[in-house]
Amino acid sequence: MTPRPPLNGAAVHVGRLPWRHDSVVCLLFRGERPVLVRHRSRGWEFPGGHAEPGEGIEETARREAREEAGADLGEVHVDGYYVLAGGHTTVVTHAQLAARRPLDGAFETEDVAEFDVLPADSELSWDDGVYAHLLRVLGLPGAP
Ligand SMILES: Nc1nc2c([nH]c(=O)n2[C@H]2C[C@H](O)[C@@H](COP(=O)(O)OP(=O)(O)OP(=O)(O)O)O2)c(=O)[nH]1
Repeated sequence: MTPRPPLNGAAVHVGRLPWRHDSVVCLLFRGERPVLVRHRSRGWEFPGGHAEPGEGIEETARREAREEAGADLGEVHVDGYYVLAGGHTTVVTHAQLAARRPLDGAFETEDVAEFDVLPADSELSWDDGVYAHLLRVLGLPGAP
C-alpha cells in the first residue's frame, strides 16, 4: 500500500495569503484552551466555512464563529492558509473567544467545547493532522 503523504497532501503556508480563497477557519481559544464545534455529521472542528462574495477574511471569521460557535471574537489574527489536495483553499486565522451567545439552532453545530489539547484525530472532522500542524508551526497552544 502506498503510504499516505504528510497532511494527506495538504500544503500549509504561514505568513502569507493566497490570491484567492474558498473558506476561512478560526483557531479559537479561551485562554490556552482550543474551542471547537461539533459538526452534526463530521466531528469536532474549529469554526469556519465558506467566504461569501465580497466578504473580507476577518468578516468571514467573525460570521462563522458567531454562527457555528455563538462566539464573539477578540482581535482576529490572519496567519496563513492551507490548500487541500483537491485545491480547496482555507485562510487560517486565530482569535480569543471574547463572549459566548446562545446558538440559534439553525446551523449545523451540535456542541461547542473547550479542550486542554485537540481531540484525537478519530474525533476530528478530518484526520489529516492539519490542525495540530498549524498549532505547532504558529506556536499556539493545544497541539497533542
Ligand atoms: N484540514 C482539513 N480541512 C478541511 C477538509 N475539508 C474541508 O472542507 N476542510 C475545511 C475547509 C473549511 O475551512 C472548513 C469547512 O468547510 P466549508 O468551507 O465547506 O464550510 P462548511 O461545510 O462549514 O459550510 P458553510 O459554513 O460555509 O456553510 O473545513 C479536510 O479534508 N481537511
